[in-house]
Amino acid sequence: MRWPSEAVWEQVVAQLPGFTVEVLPEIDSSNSELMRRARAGQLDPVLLVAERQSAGRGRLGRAWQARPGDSLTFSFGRLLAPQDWSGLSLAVGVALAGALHPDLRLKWPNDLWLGERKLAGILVETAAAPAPTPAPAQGRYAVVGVGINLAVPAADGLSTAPAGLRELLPGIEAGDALLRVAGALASALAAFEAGGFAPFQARFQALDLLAGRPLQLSDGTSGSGAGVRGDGALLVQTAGGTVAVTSAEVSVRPA
Ligand SMILES: O=C(O)CCCC[C@@H]1SC[C@@H]2NC(=O)N[C@@H]21
Repeated sequence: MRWPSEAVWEQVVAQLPGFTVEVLPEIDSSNSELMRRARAGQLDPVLLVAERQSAGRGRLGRAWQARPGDSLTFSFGRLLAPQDWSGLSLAVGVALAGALHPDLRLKWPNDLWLGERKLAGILVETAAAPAPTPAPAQGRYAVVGVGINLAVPAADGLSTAPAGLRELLPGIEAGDALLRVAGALASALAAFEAGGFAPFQARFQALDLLAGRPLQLSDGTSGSGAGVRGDGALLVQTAGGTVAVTSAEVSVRPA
């Protein structure tokens, strides 16, 4: 039987004018596949859904484990030419959370959390267009990978206990989750290209899991979350004043 169902498939495709929509039964990683294609010169807009990934990847070289049927794993690829790339994964998080459920919160820079547990992650990568570069010459091919837990996965080896979307939306299947997010993500990529992170900043702050909480950063900084800047940098109130953080692992310090 085709996955997702014909009806869901048609609705997803209808939300994505200009995109090719593809479902692969198995691939190492939907991000890796789109990055390989981009390096080989395939720069067209694609939504690639993977039913199963044998080598799913997360940020910082981590593995992304996902059980088929109990998760949704996909990557969007398209040429993007924003003036400033900072904050793209935050903008994607805003779009995902808005499309999935009002109880979800965003953990800077790229996670969706339910309460104190991670429910989804985002992996953004970009590839330079190979020469001869098509117009717009300054663009790069952006690959936006998303992994959403539907059922609660086993916590094996994870630093925090995971959550699943079925806790909020009982019985939701991968196709229905895809239908919720596909159009919103395509629109967010277009809005990001036009205006960068700034149009998403207020919505991020409204969903910011870290705001006002005691934080420990991997670079040794500690303080409390003070929102995000217009370029997506995390603001941390420290004893010495407010600092802007552009890359670090952040954890909430136990009170
Ligand atoms: O939380 C993270 O560190 C990001 C996880 C991103 C996982 C998704 S699943 C689809 C796409 N393909 C991958 O290999 N990774 C992303």
